[in-house]
Amino acid sequence: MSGNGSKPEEKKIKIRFTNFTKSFGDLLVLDNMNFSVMENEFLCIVGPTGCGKTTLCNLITTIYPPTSGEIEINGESANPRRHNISFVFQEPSAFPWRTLWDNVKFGLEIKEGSKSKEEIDERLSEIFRMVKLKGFEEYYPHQISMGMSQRVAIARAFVTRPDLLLMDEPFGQLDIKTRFHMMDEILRLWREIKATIIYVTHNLEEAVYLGQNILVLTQKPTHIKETVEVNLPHPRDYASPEFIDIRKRVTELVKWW
Ligand SMILES: Nc1ncnc2c1ncn2[C@@H]1O[C@H](COP(=O)(O)OP(=O)(O)OP(=O)(O)O)[C@@H](O)[C@H]1O
Repeated sequence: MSGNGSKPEEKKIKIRFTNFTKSFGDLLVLDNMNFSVMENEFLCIVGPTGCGKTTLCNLITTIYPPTSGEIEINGESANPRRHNISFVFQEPSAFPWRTLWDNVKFGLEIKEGSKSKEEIDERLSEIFRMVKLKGFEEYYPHQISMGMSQRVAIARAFVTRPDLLLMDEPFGQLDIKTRFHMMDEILRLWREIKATIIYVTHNLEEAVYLGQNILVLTQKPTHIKETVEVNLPHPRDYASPEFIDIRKRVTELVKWW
């Protein structure tokens, strides 16, 4: 509660799944799921291989239609033309024939073609600074490391200032040190841009380090086993007793997949 008696800011639902089911032919993948993600929430999703985590992301972007049920974003049916959604995939993908600058510019021009050259250049300079790629603008994708490639993917995702960001195991290919560094970067960008993030990972430590909530999924036909709240401030100390305690709880849940 603030000092002048005004109400604390109320959080709104960003995305809501209602009685949501997805099958591919006879294969029932997501089985009647119901959950909501709040505005500006950082939600991590963990679940066994093949339970439908990537499918869930593809359903949000409407790449796949649901078999039944509904996904709403800001209270209306999910629609990538209306809702500013960005996606970071497992494999960093960049156009090899474009410089890093032109790679990041590409998405911005598609989404915000009405902006002037000055505005686009300003936005690009800002994101290159934020992901610490300043000085590498004229490099080509084959000239940079895997960690830097993932930074380019993150720059492309954040440059449009998405209000919903889907990240599907974005750091699976990175070594542990780069991974922790990138997680801190994501947390910083998340705070600056105030996006809602859905982050899929197999790494439980990563989920506890990042998420405000962790959605633990079951084997197929998939439903939600439990939502674990991680009520610890960022930056988190992964050696603290509280952190270890939560990681143990999530490990217990996934042991019985
Ligand atoms: N287009 C498709 N057609 C048919 N089956 C599909 C299709 N896409 C996904 N599946 C099936 O749906 C299930 C869920 O796949 P999905 O890739 O979403 O799982 P996941 O949880 O992301 O897996 P992983 O953890 O290995 O990345 C799998 O059995 C997969 O074979």
